[in-house]
Amino acid sequence: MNAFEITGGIKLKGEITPQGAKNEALQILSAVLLTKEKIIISNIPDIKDVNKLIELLGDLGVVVERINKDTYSFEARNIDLNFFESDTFKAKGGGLRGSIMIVGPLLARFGKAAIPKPGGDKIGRRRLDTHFIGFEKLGAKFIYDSKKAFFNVDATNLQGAYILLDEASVTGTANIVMAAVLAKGTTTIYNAACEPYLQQLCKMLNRMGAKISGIGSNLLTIEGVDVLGGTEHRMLPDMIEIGSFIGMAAMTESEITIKNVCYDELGVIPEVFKKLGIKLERRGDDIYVPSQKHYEIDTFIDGSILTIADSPWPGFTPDLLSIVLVVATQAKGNVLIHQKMFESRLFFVDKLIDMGAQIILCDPHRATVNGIDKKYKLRGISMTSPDIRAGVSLLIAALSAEGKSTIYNIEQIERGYQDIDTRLRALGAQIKRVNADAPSH
Ligand SMILES: CC(=O)N[C@H]1[C@@H](OP(=O)(O)OP(=O)(O)OC[C@H]2O[C@@H](n3ccc(=O)[nH]c3=O)[C@H](O)[C@@H]2O)O[C@H](CO)[C@@H](O)[C@@H]1O
Ligand SMILES: C=C(OP(=O)(O)O)C(=O)O
Repeated sequence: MNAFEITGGIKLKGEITPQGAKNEALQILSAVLLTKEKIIISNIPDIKDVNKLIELLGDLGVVVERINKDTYSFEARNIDLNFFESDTFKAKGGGLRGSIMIVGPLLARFGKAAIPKPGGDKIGRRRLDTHFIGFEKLGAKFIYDSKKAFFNVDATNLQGAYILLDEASVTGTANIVMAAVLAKGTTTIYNAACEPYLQQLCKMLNRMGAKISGIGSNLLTIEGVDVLGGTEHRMLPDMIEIGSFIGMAAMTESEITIKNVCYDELGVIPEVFKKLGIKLERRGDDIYVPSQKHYEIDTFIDGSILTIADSPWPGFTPDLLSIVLVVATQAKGNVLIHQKMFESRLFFVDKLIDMGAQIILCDPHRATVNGIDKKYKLRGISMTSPDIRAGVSLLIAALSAEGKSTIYNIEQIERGYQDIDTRLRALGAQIKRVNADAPSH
């Protein structure tokens, strides 16, 4: 296992370019199964989760060619449906959350699909009801084998339907959209998620010949078509990486320019960081964060303590709340962080408290941060990364802390952040990759 050794307290400086969006990539890659024609995808991040899905597509029979560092072509001409029965599929399919999104396209094109219970972060319950209820509404039948933790889904004739989702699930909406594009008749999905990942997916599907309207809203109308063709697609920059870099700049008092961010696609993200008192400027399509000694958290207009909570798009993404929390520890003022979606994503605050941060974990969903206005620096410690975003938050804390920190289990971080140590070193960070297992307590 690998770990990062970080010597903190160093100001960073320079430019950093975000990778392509991880969560978009997982949807877009799944969609290549919808056609036998060639699809060329660029700005694909070179990260563990994405590479696992590309490998899985290859195992299913998709012809995958790497055109250059971040561009691949995919041709799903012949798909081996027997692969579902193999042990390799059971092992690999369960390795990441995104693999669940191969079900929709396989159902649409071949009338059957299977998937082991998917992986991803252990950040609370991660149910799949929305996906399967949606497939059922389109006429599919699913069987869950709880002993093998394996789902089988069959559909001889998908038929468009009105579907009111029980929650605006991101991967659930993507999966149902991909099943509906080749169904007979019209599907209406209400309470659809509409994150930029989904907007990108729907736009790509339309370029392939699908008929989806309502893109960007929570009401999608999909007129089924008989066949989809090839296209080209470029992934947006990863908005979670962009938010992470804004937070990192503020915590380390660094002057950083984040390049080519597609600012107009960032929704409320820049505003939320501004509410923490962080100065940032839009310069063309870059974000410039000046070096700031102090930043002060806003209150609400009536003077009451600010709350930052997650909600489905266009609300604030839950994937940035851990970052907001860590950044608040060094701000002046107080903020309540309310993680509404996941019940186990805030437990990592115990490590920040060990580093000297003032945080009260009110319950599994809420933490109050008492920002110390840099009266003292956090102190470096050894810690284990519990999930991808907590991992990056701890990395940011370590970069700002006095002394040395070691972060174990960095595979979690590398699931979603490409060459993070190399890119941070280019900004002047002292971060070293070492081979070390987390100590057992
Ligand atoms: C691979 C991928 O794309 N993963 C993202 C995707 O996961 P994923 O698609 O798995 O997450 P879902 O959108 O299904 O739901 C996430 C959690 O939020 C809860 N929930 C969801 C909608 C809602 O209106 N109310 C509510 O409470 C769900 O019960 C669940 O516990 O979306 C999540 C929510 O943005 C992100 O954290 C993940 O990074
Ligand atoms: C929770 C996340 O990913 P996944 O859904 O793949 O676990 C995330 O990207 O923050």
